[in-house]
Parts: sequence; C-alpha cells; structure tokens
Amino acid sequence: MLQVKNITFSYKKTPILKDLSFKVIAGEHVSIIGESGSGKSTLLKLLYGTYDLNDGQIFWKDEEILGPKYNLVIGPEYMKYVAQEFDLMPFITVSENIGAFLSNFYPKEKQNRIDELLEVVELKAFKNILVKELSGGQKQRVALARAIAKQPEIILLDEPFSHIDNFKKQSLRRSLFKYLKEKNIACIVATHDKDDVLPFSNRMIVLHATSIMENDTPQQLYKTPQNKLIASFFDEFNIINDDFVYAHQLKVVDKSDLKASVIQSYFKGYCYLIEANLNGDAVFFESAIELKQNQKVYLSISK
Ligand SMILES: Nc1ncnc2c1ncn2[C@@H]1O[C@H](COP(=O)(O)OP(=O)(O)OP(=O)(O)O)[C@@H](O)[C@H]1O
Repeated sequence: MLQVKNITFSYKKTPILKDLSFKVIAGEHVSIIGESGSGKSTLLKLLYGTYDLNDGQIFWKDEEILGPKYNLVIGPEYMKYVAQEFDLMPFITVSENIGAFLSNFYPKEKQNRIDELLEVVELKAFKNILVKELSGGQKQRVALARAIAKQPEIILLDEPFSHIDNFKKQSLRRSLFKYLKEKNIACIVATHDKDDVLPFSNRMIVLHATSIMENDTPQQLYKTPQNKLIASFFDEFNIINDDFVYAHQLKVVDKSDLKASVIQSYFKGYCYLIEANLNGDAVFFESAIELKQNQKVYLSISK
C-alpha cells in the first residue's frame, strides 16, 4: 500500500501542495485531476522521490520513499514513472528500448516479454524501427512499454495518452489498464481526460488550491458533483434550482416551466449541443435535431 502522510511541498517559496494525505492499495487505479497548475505532475514527482518534501512522509509498504537528499538514484526499484517528456534512447530500436532494462540472461524469455509488451502498446509493426524515427505518440507508447517491462508494483503516469491520436487512444487505454489490473500493478494517473477516469479508475483525487478537494469514486463524483470544477471535468453542465444538471439530463418536452430561447446549435455527432437562454442565463442541452436561432423550447430535467 502507498501511504501519503501529511505532505507539504513548495518550489522555492511558492507553496504547491499543503498537508496532503491519501492511500493507494495494491492493484488500485487512482486518477489525479485538477486544473492546469494545480500540482498533479508535482505530486507524481514527489511520490517518485524526485524532490525532498518540506514536511510529511511517503511510504510504499514499510519502506519510506525519500528524495534526492537521501538517495543517489531517484526512484525506487518497484516503482515506475512515465513523465510528460518521456526519455528514450533515440538511436536504438523500439524493441531495444523496451528491452534495455531486462536481463540478457534468458534471451528467449526476454524476446517473449518484449513481444508481449509490444502487443500491450500496439507497436508490433514498429519493433525494428529506430526510436528517433517515431512520432510523438509512438514514442509515448514505447515509454509506457518500457515502464511496465520489469513489472513494477506501482506505476505513475503523467497524462499517458496526451500525444496519442484518437484512433489509437481508446484501444490503447483499454489494453494498458487491463494489463495493469491483471498484474495487480497499482497505478496513479494524472489526467485532464474523463475517458481516462470514468471507465477505469477506482478512485479520483481532485487537487485544488494546494489541497485535496475530493477523494472518492468516479461514480459518486459524477452523480453528485459538489462544485463546478468537478462537474465541468465530466461534461457540459447547468445549475438549475441550485442543482447540477448535465446537458444530456435536460430534454426538450412539449410543455414545462422551463422555457428557453435557442442561441446556437453545435453538431456533436450523435446529437446537437444546444446553447439557449433560460431566464437570462445560458443553458446547455442535447437535441437529436438541429434547432434554429431564437426558436422557443420547453425543457425538462430527467436524471
Ligand atoms: N521546477 C519547477 N520550478 C518552479 N515551479 C514549478 C516547477 N514545476 C512546476 N512548477 C509550478 O508548480 C505549479 C504546479 O505545476 P504542475 O506541473 O505540478 O501542475 P499540473 O497540475 O501538473 O499542470 P498541468 O495540468 O498543466 O500539467 C505550477 O504553478 C508550476 O508553474
């Protein structure tokens, strides 16, 4: 189990994180979310022992994770960290990069392991290509494969799919997160993307103003968001009668007390997102058909 106990950290004089505490059990998938600059990457770096804490302690099982003041080499053996700027060896192949830290003692097993990892990150076709010839997204996939090569007990991922195109992203997420669950590898993922969180995470930690604003299941936070920051992470939303109502929970009906005037329709593929004026405030709802500007509609909340 990872135990974060009352940690505080500042870069020079600016406090970034104050008195944070949480736990992550073996095999658990935890997402860290928060606005840009809220300290998600800093938190992952602290968990990896990149910096010395101002206060508090971090443990994996019984072992304390200490910063550079106490360690020549940053990062414990059982933990892997994939940074936003992944750090690969450009002049050797994809396979060689992935195998770089695997033992050469059993060459056949090593090759099988590399093949298994190439499968997880869907890079089989690129195994013999030099890393310097890869795109940003392909490099990110090599970095992910390399991080799980030696099967860590816990992995820290900083926006792991940020360079990967939408064609590949969906299947890669499923493949990687399924692999981590099967091997009981705990993972902590800093992300801006709800699709990294909702289908996979056991828990979500929301960072705001140097503190943990929420630490709960994605289901609970999605169903009953307590504030705009959390609601907006999941979807377009409205506040109606002091309640958070997602755009898809607001429907056009024949008659109701909520009469709105359409401002604009945005095509979203499976529906249109409609922006409208409701008693002087902008509201958003979904409609199967495009609606015309100034068209009057009645809305009803269906949760
Ligand atoms: N090496 C550093 N030295 C000084 N300040 C830093 C350093 N790295 C980050 N910061 C500052 O710390 C704050 C938190 O940065 P961090 O990168 O942890 O945020 P984040 O939540 O990961 O942001 P993003 O979502 O944009 O990646 C920011 O205000 C940033 O400017």
